[in-house]
Amino acid sequence: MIIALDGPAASGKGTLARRLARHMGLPHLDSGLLYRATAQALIEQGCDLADSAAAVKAARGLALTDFDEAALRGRDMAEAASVVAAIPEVRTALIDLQRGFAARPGGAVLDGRDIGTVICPEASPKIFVTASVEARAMRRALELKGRGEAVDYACVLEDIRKRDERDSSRAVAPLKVAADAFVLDTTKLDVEAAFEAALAIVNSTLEDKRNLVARSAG
Ligand SMILES: Nc1ncnc2c1ncn2[C@@H]1O[C@H](COP(=O)(O)OP(=O)(O)O)[C@@H](O)[C@H]1O
Ligand SMILES: Nc1ccn([C@@H]2O[C@H](COP(=O)(O)OP(=O)(O)O)[C@@H](O)[C@H]2O)c(=O)n1
Repeated sequence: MIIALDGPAASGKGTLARRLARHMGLPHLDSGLLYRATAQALIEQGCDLADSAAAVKAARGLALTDFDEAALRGRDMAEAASVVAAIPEVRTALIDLQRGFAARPGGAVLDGRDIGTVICPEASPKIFVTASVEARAMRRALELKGRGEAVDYACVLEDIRKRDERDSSRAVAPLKVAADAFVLDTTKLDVEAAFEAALAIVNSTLEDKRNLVARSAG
């Protein structure tokens, strides 16, 4: 089973993806880390974030095991990731890595922006996780504070608005709801309630699949 979770910044898709993966015994890929790591490599090399040849080289050089999450999860890297993620060649360079992960025996859980629309259009279920921009900014501000970053809510709100706009308006693989996705609005749900809602979607998809197999066998 391939479970795709997409959605805007700090909607809770990563938290849900991790919980669902653990619950289902499936591997999890946070695809945002790929774009963050590509941006980090460019910054370390002193390259411009718009240098598409250097960005493609950095993206091709990524391995799924070498992420320094503490360094990648910061506010600056989120912004830089969204700039490199708008370069079509960077997205192309990262497709095989993500599809290879999704093709693991038994399936996988992937979260990002274009998992259900571009990377794994065959995924089922697809869950589009969203929440009000204010709730998301509050969550991200708390998270960054917890990581020791001095941030204020207003700046995080502005960052998130800007990033959502860039991610939704880019020419290739923009953030959008897949036609066959379930939309899960977590604005008024705590982590536990959001997990229960996501699990209910997964279980009903599994049930539909079982019924389909039973009907075609009988
Ligand atoms: N339903 C929720 N209610 C409150 N906080 C949440 C909820 N879901 C996630 N969080 C918190 O919000 C922050 C961002 O969540 P995360 O899963 O990283 O979002 P995303 O992967 O969509 O960017 C984290 O600190 C996480 O613990
Ligand atoms: N599948 C993906 C995942 C991330 N990204 C980009 O990478 C940036 C960082 O993604 P992320 O998932 O780590 O960010 P958050 O949603 O956690 O804030 C996003 O703003 C997107 O620009 C993408 O374009 N496609």
